[in-house]
Amino acid sequence: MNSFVSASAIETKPEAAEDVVRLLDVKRRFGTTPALDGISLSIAKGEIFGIIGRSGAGKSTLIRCLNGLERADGGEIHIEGRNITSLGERDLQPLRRRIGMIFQHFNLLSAKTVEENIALPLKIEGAAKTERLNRARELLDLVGLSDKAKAYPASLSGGQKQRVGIARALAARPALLLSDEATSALDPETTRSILSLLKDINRKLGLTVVLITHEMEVIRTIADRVAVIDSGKIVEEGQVWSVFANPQTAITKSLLSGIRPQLPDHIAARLSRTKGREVIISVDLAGSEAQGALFTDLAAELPHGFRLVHGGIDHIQSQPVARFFIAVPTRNIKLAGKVQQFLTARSARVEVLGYDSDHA
Ligand SMILES: Nc1ncnc2c1ncn2[C@@H]1O[C@H](COP(=O)(O)OP(=O)(O)OP(=O)(O)O)[C@@H](O)[C@H]1O
Repeated sequence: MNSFVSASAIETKPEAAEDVVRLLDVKRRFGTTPALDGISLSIAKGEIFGIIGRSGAGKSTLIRCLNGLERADGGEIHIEGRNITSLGERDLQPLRRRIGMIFQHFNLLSAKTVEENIALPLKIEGAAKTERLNRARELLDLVGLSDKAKAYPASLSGGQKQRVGIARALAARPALLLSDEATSALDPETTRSILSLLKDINRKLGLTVVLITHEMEVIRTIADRVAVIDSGKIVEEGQVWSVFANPQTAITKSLLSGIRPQLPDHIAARLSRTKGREVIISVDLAGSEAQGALFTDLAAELPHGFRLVHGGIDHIQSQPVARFFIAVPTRNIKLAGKVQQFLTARSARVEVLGYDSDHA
């Protein structure tokens, strides 16, 4: 298939006064499996950084290396400027207190009340009872569960349990919050409310968040930047809107397929690679290019030039990200070329997907 591509999305890393996490060529092997195969990345203070990949990509190994539960075989892991790869177990302890963690299955202690669960990290630190309880109340207020202090986890919904998990993770005032598939066991509405709470906490406390997930919707909803990992390597990294607008790898496209407009299956199934009455073209554009009256201008210039087949405009990190499918008649041999020229001149990425004869 022909491809007429003009890249438009500009990669800019948000200004990072200070990197909370920095990984340099991190490797971890299990037998012959390279779970992490040379991971390098930096995460700035206050960022929400998403790590996405399919099952077995290396996400859990990466997050376990970040909190020192797993040892890297090679490379360096710096947390708040400190290289943790060379630290012994005793020196790792204070560092682990700088890192809070939330889990898919919440990991709450069923025999303890909500406030005891939340205060547990402080108890381990040796904080006095009054201080522990005051902090637990403050956190219950932050996560919207002030009335559940004396309840036991079994009486809570999944969303409420995760709120307790978040409060517990924040008890020791960490610099970094690691989220390991924290919304994967929740329904879509509860997921939205938990993600919104995480975003709120990130804004209020300036907390750096690293979340691993296999769901692009989670990344879309709250992350600032994303790294896609596959077979232990970062295959793509960038600002979320930019990666959504212009995915570079097959794995990223596949992870995005559920939430990015796709050519409807019944049309895709009947496309011919060589000939047909119409040529079907995908049009991708983002940022300022997606704000203009592209299709109105195209229709004004080439009144019978195209037919809109499918697509829409999303807004990610306040940036418009548009993806459309259009059909251009092939009877006028020059028309398809003109349409493509018009679109690429306006920084749209255009790809010919095939030819269709069946549209009435
Ligand atoms: N303790 C271990 N022993 C042997 N192999 C392991 C171990 N932990 C992970 N692996 C292997 O390392 C690779 C990466 O696993 P990892 O659990 O990090 O992936 P993941 O992206 O978190 O997957 P999932 O989403 O299914 O949890 C996989 O091939 C896995 O089988």
